[in-house]
Amino acid sequence: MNTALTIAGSDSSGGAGIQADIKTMTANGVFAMSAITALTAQNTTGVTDIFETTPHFLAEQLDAVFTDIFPDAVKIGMVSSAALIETIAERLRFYEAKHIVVDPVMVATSGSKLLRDDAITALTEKLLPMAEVVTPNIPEAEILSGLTITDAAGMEAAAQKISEAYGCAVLCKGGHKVNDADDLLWRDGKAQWFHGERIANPNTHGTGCTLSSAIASNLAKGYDLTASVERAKAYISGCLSAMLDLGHGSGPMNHMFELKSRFI
Ligand SMILES: Nc1ncnc2c1ncn2[C@@H]1O[C@H](COP(=O)(O)OP(=O)(O)O)[C@@H](O)[C@H]1O
Ligand SMILES: Cc1ncc(COP(=O)(O)OP(=O)(O)O)c(N)n1
Repeated sequence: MNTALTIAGSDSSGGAGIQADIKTMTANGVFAMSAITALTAQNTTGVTDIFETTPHFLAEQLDAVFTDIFPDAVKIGMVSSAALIETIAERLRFYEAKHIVVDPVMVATSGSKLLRDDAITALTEKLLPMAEVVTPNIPEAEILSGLTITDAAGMEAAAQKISEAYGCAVLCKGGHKVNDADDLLWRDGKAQWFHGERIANPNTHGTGCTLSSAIASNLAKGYDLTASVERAKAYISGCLSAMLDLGHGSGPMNHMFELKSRFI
């Protein structure tokens, strides 16, 4: 069985973070492992507190995973401090980790900051150059590129700038657009668009975590980056189309949409 590791924060409400990643990897047919960077006290309306793990304990989790079940792909999500980012970069380099997908999580949809301001440089200088693909949403792509994005050409310009600065492919996600949910992959100097019908579901908590984990799962299974993104888009559309409605805010998605007829 193929294996994938998520390095991310825990979301107590189960919609984003480690919990979304493990559901996604499992539903995409890979064995999921985790190294937890922080616990968040979080629900569909917001994050009330964050308790970071220590760099030492994060390194211990990574050592435990890599020395036993070597992951076929790694997804990195919420990592709030520069010290934790440096630990991840050092350990992944030491183990020569493959197929690294970086979701540069900065702010939750609910508005809570998940990355300290002084950690952005560590993220760009240590993690982005190791990534096979980095998956910013539009506000994150604006911060990483220093450009303002108002249309498709703006997504391409920002993705190109990030890709050239850090030497990685960039998937600029279109979830924050109004008319469609098209995502743009910039790789090797070329743009490739992935069309997504906009689904009228206000419950989008964890979409970014889910997409990046689905991409990592497909890379772990041996698909190339284009096929991995295509399959991940189909997966997220299925999760959103299942129209789960839980909680008082922007709720989580249904990862069990394909299993329903068999087990539920
Ligand atoms: N309403 C929607 N309908 C269809 N796809 C969506 C919708 N909202 C987000 N997506 C898709 O979910 C993925 C995550 O995008 P986005 O929401 O921008 O990320 P983030 O959660 O990091 O802000 C992208 O593939 C995006 O196109
Ligand atoms: C623990 C944790 N990690 C990441 C996020 C952000 O999730 P994401 O899918 O990028 O976006 P939203 O769920 O905020 O739309 C989080 N909230 N918690």
